[in-house]
Amino acid sequence: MLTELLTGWMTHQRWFAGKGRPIDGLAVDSDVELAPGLRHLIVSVRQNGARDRYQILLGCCESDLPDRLRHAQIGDGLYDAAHDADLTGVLLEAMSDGRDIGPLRFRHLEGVHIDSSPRSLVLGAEQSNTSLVYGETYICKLFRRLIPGVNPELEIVNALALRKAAHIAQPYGWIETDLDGEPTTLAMTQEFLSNANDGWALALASVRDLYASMEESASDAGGDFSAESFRLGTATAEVHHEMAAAFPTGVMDAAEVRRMVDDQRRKLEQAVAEVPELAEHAHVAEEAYRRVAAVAHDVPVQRVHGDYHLGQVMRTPTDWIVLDFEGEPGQPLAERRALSSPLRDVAGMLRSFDYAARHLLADHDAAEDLLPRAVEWAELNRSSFLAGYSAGGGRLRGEDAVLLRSLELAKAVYEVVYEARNRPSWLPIPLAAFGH
Ligand SMILES: Nc1ncnc2c1ncn2[C@@H]1O[C@H](COP(=O)(O)OP(=O)(O)O)[C@@H](O)[C@H]1O
Ligand SMILES: O=P(O)(O)O[C@H]1O[C@H](CO)[C@@H](O[C@H]2O[C@H](CO)[C@@H](O)[C@H](O)[C@H]2O)[C@H](O)[C@H]1O
Repeated sequence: MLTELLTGWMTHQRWFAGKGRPIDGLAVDSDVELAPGLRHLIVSVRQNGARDRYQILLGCCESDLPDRLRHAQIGDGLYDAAHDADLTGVLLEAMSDGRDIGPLRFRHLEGVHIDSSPRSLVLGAEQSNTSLVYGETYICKLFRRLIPGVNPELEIVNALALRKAAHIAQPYGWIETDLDGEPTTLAMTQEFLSNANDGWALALASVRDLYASMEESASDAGGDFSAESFRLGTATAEVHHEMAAAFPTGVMDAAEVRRMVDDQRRKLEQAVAEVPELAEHAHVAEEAYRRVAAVAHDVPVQRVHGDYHLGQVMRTPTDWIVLDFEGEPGQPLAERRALSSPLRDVAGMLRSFDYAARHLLADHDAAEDLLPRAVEWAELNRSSFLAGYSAGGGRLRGEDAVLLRSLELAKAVYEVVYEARNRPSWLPIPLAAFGH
């Protein structure tokens, strides 16, 4: 039976959020034929009284599954059609035509043309979503776990594209349906940056060079990244400026700042309860939060990226491009769309430089000797990023230092929980943030 096959298969997928918890029930809420042999399913999974919805492209094959699709098999004659380039072209065609297929709406951005001829491949790094790369032209991200509402990434990238903003990948189209009466994004298609490297890989290459070199300082070594960090800072300020122009902005007054601090304290308490290793460092965050509350003043707020780190930016031959404006995965949509200080993103990227510097030390024989270099690399790039941010018009005043420090520690608290859940051997990286 289909529901049984899906239960067995879904629980083993990278994007299935409810791993490790028993499934109380699974139901197919919507089943739409997109083309012969291709069905679009929305499936509800009940676990511990909660319900999560996922989307699946179901391939149906009457004969034996060809070898090229065997890894995507769900059951006899059924498979994950995201992996079948013979079928996925229909997604681009339908977006290009602006079709409605049953309750699914395929749309494209006004004035853009979508070429539906390139064939797709699933991007290797499948995580919480599944991305299909069409030729060297488009990337279509299928949001696997569905949260009712317009996805913030689609909302922000479309708004910035309308303003012809720099530093984003051109959006082309999207798929939506109604869930709980709300238009809900199922997928979005953007320009694929075929000739670009992600910031994390570039930063790590620089750190590796530094560790391998006999040079004395980060700025003398072959892998100096600080000019890139500066440009990234400038690009970040420009993206913030565009987001402030495209969406409402506001001011958080002192009372709201104190409420934000209360929320940070709550998250810190929850994190300590979940990850006992954090307990001995908690006083560092508490002190930083206390200082923010003590000097609380008006803070400008706006839409922000929300989960900003080196893995979310790509360097093309000419530019830094910002991706994935979805906010922190797992947070409620309202929180991810809420206005907040752009310094949250600045803090996120500062943390990321620290991550890049330290993560290669974990298994390194000479970790102790290299630590001062790691710290120096991180400091150099963090300050270059901040200088670039200011040069690009980003607001960074003396009075913001206390807030920035507390936002960095709040991000480190989030990272402690993230690493404990997903990559326990990386836990020492965010824990080190409380020592300086
Ligand atoms: N427009 C794009 N062009 C090229 N590669 C991309 C593009 N968008 C995403 N990627 C690649 O996919 C990876 C994950 O993308 P992301 O949007 O951050 O997905 P996720 O939400 O699953 O983290 C990026 O680090 C990058 O390597
Ligand atoms: O990119 P995602 O939206 O999936 O973000 C989540 O995963 C990130 C890890 O890939 C995580 O980022 C943390 O690790 C990065 C190195 O892998 C590092 O550059 C970041 O600074 C650090 O926060 C992110 O926090 C999480 O939300």
